[in-house]
Amino acid sequence: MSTKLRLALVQMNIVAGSPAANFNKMQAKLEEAAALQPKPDLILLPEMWNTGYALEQIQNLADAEGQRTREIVSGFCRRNQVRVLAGSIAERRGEAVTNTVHIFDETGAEIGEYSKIHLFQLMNEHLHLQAGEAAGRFRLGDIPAAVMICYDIRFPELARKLALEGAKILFVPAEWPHPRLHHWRTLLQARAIENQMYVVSCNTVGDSGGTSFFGHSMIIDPWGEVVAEAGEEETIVTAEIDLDLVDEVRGRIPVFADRRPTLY
Ligand SMILES: O=C(O)CCC(=O)C(=O)O
Repeated sequence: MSTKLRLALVQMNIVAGSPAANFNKMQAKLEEAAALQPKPDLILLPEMWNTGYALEQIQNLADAEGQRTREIVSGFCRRNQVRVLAGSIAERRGEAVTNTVHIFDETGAEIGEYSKIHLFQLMNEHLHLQAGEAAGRFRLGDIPAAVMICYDIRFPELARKLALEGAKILFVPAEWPHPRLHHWRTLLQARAIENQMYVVSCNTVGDSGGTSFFGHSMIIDPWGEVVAEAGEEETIVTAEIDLDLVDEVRGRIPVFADRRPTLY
């Protein structure tokens, strides 16, 4: 399998509390991304794209067992022969609501799932959502990959664990607001540099309930270079990356081999 991967990040505005509008937009954006030339191998969506942060009504708005998302995105992948990491959705599971990513391959098969394990108290997630209980590992063919959601990137030990287990690329769907743009950019670059892996993030844009989401979806290579970065408008960010660079950088500065885990 080729070690090259052409990515398309759908940086979109989300209407908080309107799953119908957001599903329509998401489908239109997926079609737009799949029609790009050259065609992407993988499309990434942002965090909580189905509901936004309408947490007070989340029980009613969340996608029951993720069924609607699964049906629509899986069918899209099969028809277009493209992989989609379906950002995250508010998903109802019995009485609970989780913040969950579903990942589909080009046949439409689901190849991974992850529910956000660190809930963000500043935006009251802990009052309305149930945290996941497992890290987000999956494979893109031969390539070991991982996913973390938004606030998760403040926990370097999670990214390090996933890297030690082999992940070469870390996907980060997010809904990260102003005024913490410098945290966003610095943390994403730090996770890429310290773990010598690609970090591919997709944020939302627009204003909702007094909060302003700044976009700046980014693709960062394992040397910490920014391969692509969006501004603050709706857009689809594209770039081709080469996963061989991960092994090259890991060979150049062998930080994994130089670790002294018995001392810390
Ligand atoms: O950590 C932050 O500053 C933002 C996190 C966040 O917005 C989220 O996890 O939804």
